[in-house]
Amino acid sequence: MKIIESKNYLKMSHTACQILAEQIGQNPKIKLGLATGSTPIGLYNRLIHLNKKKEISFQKVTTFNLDEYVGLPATHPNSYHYFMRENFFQHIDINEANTHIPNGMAYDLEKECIRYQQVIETAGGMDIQVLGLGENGHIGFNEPGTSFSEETHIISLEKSTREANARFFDNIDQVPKKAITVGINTIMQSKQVILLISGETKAEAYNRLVNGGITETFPASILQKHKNCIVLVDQETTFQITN
Ligand SMILES: O=P(O)(O)OC[C@H]1O[C@](O)(CO)[C@@H](O)[C@@H]1O
Repeated sequence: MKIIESKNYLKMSHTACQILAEQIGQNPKIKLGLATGSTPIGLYNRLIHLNKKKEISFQKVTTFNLDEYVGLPATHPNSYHYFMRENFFQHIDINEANTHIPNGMAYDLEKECIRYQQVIETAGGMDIQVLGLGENGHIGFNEPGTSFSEETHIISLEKSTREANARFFDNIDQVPKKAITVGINTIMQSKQVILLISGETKAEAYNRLVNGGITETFPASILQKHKNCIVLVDQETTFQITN
């Protein structure tokens, strides 16, 4: 893993944007794996800015989101379909048909996982996978204990994850208990991984990522084995460790 430490969240987002913009410039048909959560919003804002200035185009780009809650329709403000539309897709020149997100409303969820995995594989996998980091070490919604060999699958969300995400809902009871997530094996096959980590609440997870062993009880630890993984972290996170 290559670690790039930025002074603050804005600078970290800027660095992430530079990496992506350069790669999109080199490969207009790039396949991007995208994440939700608070952390990548700054990156999306920067990319929107460059797209509006016509410095980059998403017309030929294909995207695959990591995850979606089970039981939330695309119109639900807390669904990841809604998140992506609001925070990114509706502001850029991407072809909607080229954006992919698992369908958490599918009647047969197992079949939906197989379908989604096939769409990713038919496209040849991700060129770059953007990731956030859960406080418990999850990447996508791969919770601690998820096998490293998993592909797209249904996951039961941990209480701590539901508690952390309850901030977006009226109360914790409204946070879905299950989600569909791209698996760790698929994430690891991405040619490049960009892991974004910001804020003091991620300090312990960051410490474990960098200094701990590789274990399924801390899913992000597998990234230590990825051949091209860049960790972008801000000093709000690292400050907690070095001081
Ligand atoms: O960026 P945040 O909001 O801290 O979330 C971190 C991770 O947690 C999730 O939001 C899921 O809980 C992921 O989508 C994200 O990568």
